[in-house]
Amino acid sequence: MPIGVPIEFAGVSKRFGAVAAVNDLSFTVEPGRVTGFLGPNGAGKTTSLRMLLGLVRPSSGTATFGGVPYRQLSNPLTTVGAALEAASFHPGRTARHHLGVYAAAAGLDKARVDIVLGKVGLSEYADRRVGGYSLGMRQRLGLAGTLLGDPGVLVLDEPINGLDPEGIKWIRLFLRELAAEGRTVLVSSHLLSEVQQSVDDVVIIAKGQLVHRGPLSSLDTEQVPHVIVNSPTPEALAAALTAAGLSHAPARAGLLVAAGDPAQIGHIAFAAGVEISVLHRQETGLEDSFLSLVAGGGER
Ligand SMILES: Nc1ncnc2c1ncn2[C@@H]1O[C@H](COP(=O)(O)OP(=O)(O)OP(=O)(O)O)[C@@H](O)[C@H]1O
Repeated sequence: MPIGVPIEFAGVSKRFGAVAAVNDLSFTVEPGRVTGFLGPNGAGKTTSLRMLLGLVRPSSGTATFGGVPYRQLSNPLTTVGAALEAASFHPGRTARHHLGVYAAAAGLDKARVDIVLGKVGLSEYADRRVGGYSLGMRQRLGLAGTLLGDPGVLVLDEPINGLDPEGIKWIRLFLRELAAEGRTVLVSSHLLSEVQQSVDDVVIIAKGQLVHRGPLSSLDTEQVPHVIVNSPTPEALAAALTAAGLSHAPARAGLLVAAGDPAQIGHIAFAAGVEISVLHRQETGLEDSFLSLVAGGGER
């Protein structure tokens, strides 16, 4: 049974010219747990994962597996399994052939191919051409590839993106199973709702900076009051709130504002000459907490 090691980001930054894609990021991902690496599009998730996997050099800081940078691991494929973008497969190859090529190139035992195909539920399709696979089957095949070396750490970028409800249900259970086996599982997503049912911990970034980390339950801010407000001129409303120093985020019924008193919001809107169509208190759910955290993220 593989033993997962912690993933550690220590003061990791990356600049692309004038853009601070990632800014002084520090957090640890524990073995035996599924950790959601969350943030809106462009927050810096992919850049962070690419640095972790030695594909991009950090401007400063270190990202390591059990204290060792990816490029210095003695057996990278048996330590870390990673899927960074939707894998492309040769459509004419079967799943078994595809994984066999990988296993041979990496010097892994060929028997692993059938083991991982079984693990992701593709055994009965192993000899079909990948060109005929559904998106869900391709995702499973991509995951099978990450498991070939039986690694203790899994790093998966948006593995749930584009899956149908059955595929989502399957992958949730699968991620849990991998963590229960003692592996370290880091899964990125731009939607909390997508991973909420499969993660134990969350690391949330916005504009390249850490805005929250901890157990999923730490996002449950029922005690923190919020106000929902809407207007026929939402841009003017948002500008008035920003000018008043209140952070806000888009929500289903309007804007979610981190404030306790609806009358305060009414006053701000009135003073700015903004008409209000909705105004009420709201006990926040996890998704709202997430949106409000990423809306309040630092400056790039
Ligand atoms: N090679 C690059 N050159 C210049 N800028 C880049 C490069 N890669 C990323 N960036 C910028 O860095 C920021 C973070 O991008 P990144 O792709 O890491 O975010 P993300 O959270 O993974 O978003 P998404 O989910 O959309 O991929 C963005 O502003 C992006 O435009």
